[in-house]
Amino acid sequence: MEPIRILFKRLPHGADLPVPAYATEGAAGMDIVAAEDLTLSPGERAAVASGFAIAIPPGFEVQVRPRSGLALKHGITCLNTPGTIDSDYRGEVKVILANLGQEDFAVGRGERIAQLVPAAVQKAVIETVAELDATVRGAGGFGSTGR
Ligand SMILES: O=c1ccn([C@H]2C[C@H](O)[C@@H](COP(=O)(O)OP(=O)(O)OP(=O)(O)O)O2)c(=O)[nH]1
Ligand SMILES: [Mg+2]
Repeated sequence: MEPIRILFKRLPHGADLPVPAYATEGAAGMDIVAAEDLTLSPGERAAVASGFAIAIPPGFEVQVRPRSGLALKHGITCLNTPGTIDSDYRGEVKVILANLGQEDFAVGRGERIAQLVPAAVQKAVIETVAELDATVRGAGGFGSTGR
């Protein structure tokens, strides 16, 4: 599949930071770094500045996903994962980090905190009906088929 073109604008406080980049040739996500220093206490969350804004082509979104190493070693995740960057958003990309660990976690400016994964957006139209068709599952869910 051809790569899509994402327009990237540095913001003044991110002027010296690296452009989002794939760490390896086969990486799915482009790593992004924090544009600020901060410390998250256990249970705390914050919208962390990235220092850039982007314009995504119509028909696509960009997902903001956690890094597994931070999650496993420190309990640091993106609270809203996968975060959604809309194609019409022109503000600063922020990473909503949460500390689910048991110790303070210091984020250093320039440290990789999340990854961006572009994805195609399937639009839908809503059609209102009086009744939905019957299925074997019916209204069963939330573990109805067993553990
Ligand atoms: O992790 C994220 C999630 C969202 N956003 C920005 C880009 C996105 O286009 C916008 C809105 O996100 P979303 O639709 O998830 O939030 P909302 O609470 O529905 O806000 P809004 O009413 O602005 O749509 O916020 C980020 O920078 N980082
Ligand atoms: Mg929204």
